[in-house]
Amino acid sequence: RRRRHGKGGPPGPPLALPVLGHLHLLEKPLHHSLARLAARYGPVFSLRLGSRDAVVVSSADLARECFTEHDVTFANRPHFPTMALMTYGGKTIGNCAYGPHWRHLRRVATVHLLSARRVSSSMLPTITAELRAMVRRLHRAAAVAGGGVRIELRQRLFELSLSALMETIAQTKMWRGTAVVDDDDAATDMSPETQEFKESLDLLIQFFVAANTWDLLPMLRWLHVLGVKNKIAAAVATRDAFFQRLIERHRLKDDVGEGDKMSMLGVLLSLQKSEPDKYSDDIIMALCFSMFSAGTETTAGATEWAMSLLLNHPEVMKKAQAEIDASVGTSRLLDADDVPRLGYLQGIISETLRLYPVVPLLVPHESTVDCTLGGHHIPSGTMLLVNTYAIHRDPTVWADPTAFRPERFSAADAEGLLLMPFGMGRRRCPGETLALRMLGLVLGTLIQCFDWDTVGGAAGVDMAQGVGLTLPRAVPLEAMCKPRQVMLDVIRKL
Ligand code: HEM
Repeated sequence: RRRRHGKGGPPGPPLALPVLGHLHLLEKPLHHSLARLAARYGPVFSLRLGSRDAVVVSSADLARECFTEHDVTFANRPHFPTMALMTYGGKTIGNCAYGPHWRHLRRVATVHLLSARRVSSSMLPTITAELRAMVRRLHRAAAVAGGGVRIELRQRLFELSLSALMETIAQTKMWRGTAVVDDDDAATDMSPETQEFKESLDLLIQFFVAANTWDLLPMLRWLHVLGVKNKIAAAVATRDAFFQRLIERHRLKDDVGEGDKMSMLGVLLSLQKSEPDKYSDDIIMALCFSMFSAGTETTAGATEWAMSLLLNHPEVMKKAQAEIDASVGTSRLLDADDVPRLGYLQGIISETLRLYPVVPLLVPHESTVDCTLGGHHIPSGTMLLVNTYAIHRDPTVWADPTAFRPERFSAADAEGLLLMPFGMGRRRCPGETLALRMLGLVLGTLIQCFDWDTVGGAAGVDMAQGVGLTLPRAVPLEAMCKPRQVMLDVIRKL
């Protein structure tokens, strides 16, 4: 074991190559590789990632230490030049440096956009309308197929998350005079605006994945980015022209609703009226993009993993269905207010996020001053990666850690154990309340309305993990979907 970071630094692998550092030791998915290195070098170890010094934390105790005792020290984010091209110069909430700009955006997000009150009174009704449109569409597809139908869930869940966020941010459907796209022949429930935005988001997500490597290897960045920089600039220009059009349309409209009925853009533009300097159009766009980039793939991915686990554990699916039938009944659809009462459903969500935390290494943090972590010296400017995937599967903490057992959250067993799919401390996810309510609503409704089965019969669902920003499945989830007989009357009336 060689100590990096000078005397007193954490252990780490010895062979750091010029330019690459330890990148040659890493394979994708990165959290697996880092978990293997942790087994060798311990719960805090150091790495040279291309041009950056990093420490990797893989135990609950050290993660707690990072985000309690050293929370301010690690509240910064590393500056990634390629990423900055897509994030308004590193000015979105998730990417920006710790300081006054971050504090301003974070306050706007938590107080004005994502507060528990706004989530309940404004966002959940919008999300419910989108979800019901999806249920109608699944029912129609099943009826055409004569009972049960094969469904590709990943795409549908992504579109649902994107549409739900677009409608809470900009109410594009309401502006067209209807709360939902009510066209049986349309290929999607997304509004034309959401479809347009999806194209530029799909492209940007690809660049985000590639930027991870470019930003660690400055040499590659110059070789590659010179080729794609124009493409990134074009995608960014398309995205911003789209946001600008949404802003202008909101400005022209007299009636953007009041209080909780206002869209996020409506709220931001009314703040702009009273304090134009603090709420420029650029800041509004950075806030909107913060929501879309952080809130879409995450919630869709977590729902996809939950459905995969349920398909492989039909007994858990049945138990969840029984809980919903007993608590909500079969004469109406589950709604957002039912979710807090459904303890078993919430156990399923916690257990899914434990096994498949969709942001497995959190977003990289960076230290601003020297500190001591787990007894090791960490210099300022060190990148911190916290491996929640490894922490959530630590056999010294969790009994039978790879088993899917939602019951562990109904017993006192899980009390005091650190589950941190949303991070911890001041950079913790501000969308947690929205995400959890949305996950409960979507998953609960899919379980209440339909019987689900695997497409491959006894072989079950392949749980292999792929490569991407948010712990994707290696292959998109497909499933057989059949409306439940006892719910048909309710579904037909939607
Ligand atoms: C299952 C769903 C979600 C999961 C698991 C999740 C998880 C996370 C994690 C792990 C972080 C980084 C924390 C850190 O660096 O320490 C984060 C940051 C963030 N999330 Fe989420 N998230 C989810 C959904 C959402 C939603 C729905 C929104 C908003 C619409 C959102 C907005 C954000 C923002 C703005 C940040 C950056 C916070 C900052 O740097 O100050 N997230 N999220």
